Amino acid sequence: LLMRQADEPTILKGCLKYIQSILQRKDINGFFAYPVNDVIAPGYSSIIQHPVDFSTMLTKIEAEEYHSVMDYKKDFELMCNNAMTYNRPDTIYYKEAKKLLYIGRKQMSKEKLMIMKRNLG
Ligand SMILES: CC(=O)c1cc(-c2ccccc2)c2ncccn12
Repeated sequence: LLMRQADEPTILKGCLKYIQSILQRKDINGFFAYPVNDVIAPGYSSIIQHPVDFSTMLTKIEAEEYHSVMDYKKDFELMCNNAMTYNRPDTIYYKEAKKLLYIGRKQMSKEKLMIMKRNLG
């Protein structure tokens, strides 16, 4: 029985789920776990044109809508920037978004992606 080599989409899916599991563990309050609604955040849907959250990103990972880590990173940065647009700098949401953005940029740095590629290679 020939060992079935995982194909590209499966490998990328594995990488993105691994990256998201690390980033989501940093969101200890779960502020980024689900879509922000207008009840908890008045006027959110009219201020933020392209809302995104971890649950939406996981759905897109499973549906193979991301074709690279950079694709995924764009949604991750959008999620953090949305929070830094809607919330004032003195709020916990703004501060958590800033911290998460920094962690994500390190996690998806060129170096880290090289190491991940090498370990998969
Ligand atoms: C991410 C974000 O902007 C956010 C998450 C939340 C949030 C709060 C509690 C539980 C889950 C998400 C929130 N509440 C008010 C204003 C903004 N937010």
